[in-house]
Parts: sequence; structure tokens; C-alpha cells
Amino acid sequence: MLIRNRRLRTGEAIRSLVRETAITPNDFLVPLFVVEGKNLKQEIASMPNYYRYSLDLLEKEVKELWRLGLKSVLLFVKVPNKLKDNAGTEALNPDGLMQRAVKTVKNAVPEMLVMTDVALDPYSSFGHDGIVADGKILNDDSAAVLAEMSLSHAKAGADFVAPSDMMDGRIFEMRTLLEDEGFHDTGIMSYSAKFASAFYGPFRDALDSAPVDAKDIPKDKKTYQMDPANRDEAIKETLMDIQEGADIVMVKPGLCYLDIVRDIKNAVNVPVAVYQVSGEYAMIKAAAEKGWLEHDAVVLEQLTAIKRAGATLIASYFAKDAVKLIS
Ligand SMILES: NCc1[nH]cc(CCC(=O)O)c1CC(=O)O
Ligand SMILES: [Mg+2]
Repeated sequence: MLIRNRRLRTGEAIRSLVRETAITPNDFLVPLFVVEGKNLKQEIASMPNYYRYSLDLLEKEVKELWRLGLKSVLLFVKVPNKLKDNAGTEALNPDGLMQRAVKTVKNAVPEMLVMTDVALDPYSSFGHDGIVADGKILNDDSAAVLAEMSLSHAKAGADFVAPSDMMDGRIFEMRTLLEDEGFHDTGIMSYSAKFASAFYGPFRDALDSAPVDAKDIPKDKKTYQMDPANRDEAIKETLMDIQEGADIVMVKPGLCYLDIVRDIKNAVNVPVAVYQVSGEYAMIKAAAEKGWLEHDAVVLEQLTAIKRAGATLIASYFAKDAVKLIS
């Protein structure tokens, strides 16, 4: 035998020298859930050890993230029911929770890169990412509101807006409005290949944002989010968003879609983000709680696999755990 592959695996020194992929704090976007109130740190039932923060505690949390070397947050807000409607009215409030959260983070850690979620679902009385009429989600009217929402976030100081809604043409609408209003440096991270996944459940618990069960309200998001069966379409969606002005594109969820991550990575020349979503987090937590999987090892293995597949950036609820484990 001339070739023995195991020579390069004989000890940790040689293994680390030939290792092809390493995760670092620079890889992560940290999703953060924000809630109205004071001194609140509410654990999300289906996401053990993950929390919603009121603005005062959000400030402490982002300072800690920065100390750990994490440089970007992705903000989501939980909107009180009484502020929800079918038009995204509260989403455009210059003094809304998202707009105040952006300012809070920027005040606490000015260098922290702030990305904001742009979609109507947390603000929607029907739990949809756009405006609902006659049993349908209106595309163009929704895209117009989402563009206004992006502008509002940019005015509040967001560095990037992150549209997660999957309406057609919304990147063009947003980029055009941001340019017209002088926000040339505000970036767009598009959730370009976002699938109609069953792995978003815990997130919808966190924000109380699931589609409502009512007459003439679509029960799922399959008319705008992608069919999990489709690969060519994911590339088409992504290339279109780049043409419309997206600076960063995204594949979501992570683990079940790593073939698509690799195909997109090979097809584009912009950074590719991957979102390891709430259901992926919950599965690991649940199995670890039962003693069926080794938590830390599984976390690092999955994040490494996501990066190996082609992710430039990873949005992950494990970001903090991961940087502690690798430091
Ligand atoms: N626009 C909504 C949005 N933005 C991010 C997520 C999911 C994130 C996660 O599950 O971690 C969702 C849920 C959905 O589309 O219903
Ligand atoms: Mg699209």
C-alpha cells in the first residue's frame, strides 16, 4: 500500500494542519428577539436557552456579543397584538420597537453591524409576510410597503436590511427607494432562496407570528416561499435578487438545503448567507436534553458542514455557544 489516508489523521496536530474548513467569530450573524418592556429576558419555550430581550437587556447582550468577537446582529421584534393590522402600519412607525432597537444597539456598540428583518408577519393580524386580500397575499402592494419599511429601518440607522418575505421584485423596490432617498450605503441581505419549511415553528412561537387559522386566510406560506423540492428555481431566485441589487444572498433553512448552498455558491460572486433556523436549533436542544446527542459536538459539526457547503455567513442561534467552544 503506497497511499494510506490515515497518515493525515494520526493526531490532532496533523489533523488541524490539513483541516479545510474552520469556523470563526467572523462567520456569524446573531439573530436577536426584542420585546417591549423593561428588565425582560424571556426564554422561548420551544428554544431552550434562547430569549426575547427588552431594550435595556438587549443593550447588555450586544455588549457581550461584541466582547466575544461577534460583529453582527439580525433583529426581530415581537409586536403586541393591538398594534397588528393588515397594512404593516406599525412596521413604518419611526418610533416603533424595531426602530428603537436599532438605535439601542448602535448606542451600545457603535461598530456592531445591525441588520433588520423586513417582512410583515410580526406586524400582521393574519401572520403573513405581506398584505392579505381575498384569500391571497398581494405581491406588489406588499413589496411597496416592504420598501417603505426598509427605508424606515435605514433612517433608524440599520446597516443592512434583510427582507425575508419572498415577494417578487421587492429587492428592486427596496434598492430603488433607498437610492432615491440617499441611503447608498445601506446594504440588502436578501432571503433569496427561502423555502416553505416546517422548521420555522419555534420562531413563530418566539414572535407569535404564525399564520392565523381563519376563513380566507392562507394557512401556510407556500404561495410565496419556495417548494422544498426545487433546486433550479433556487438558483433563478438568487440570480434575480442579485440583478435587483442584493449585496448578500441567503439560503434558508440550513441543514436540509446544503446541496443548494453549494450550487448557489458556485453560481454567484456575492457572499452567500445560510440561516440555521429555529427548528434546527430546537431539534439539537431536544435530543441533547434527552441525552441522545452530544450537544456541543453536534453544534460544531453542523456549523462546520454549513460553512464547508459554501456559506460565507451563518445566521445561527448557536453563534454564542460556537465562539465560546472554539476560543
Ligand atoms: N419573515 C418571517 C421569518 N423570518 C425568519 C423566519 C424563520 C427563522 C427561524 O425559523 O429561525 C421567518 C419565519 C417564517 O417565514 O415564517
Ligand atoms: Mg424572489
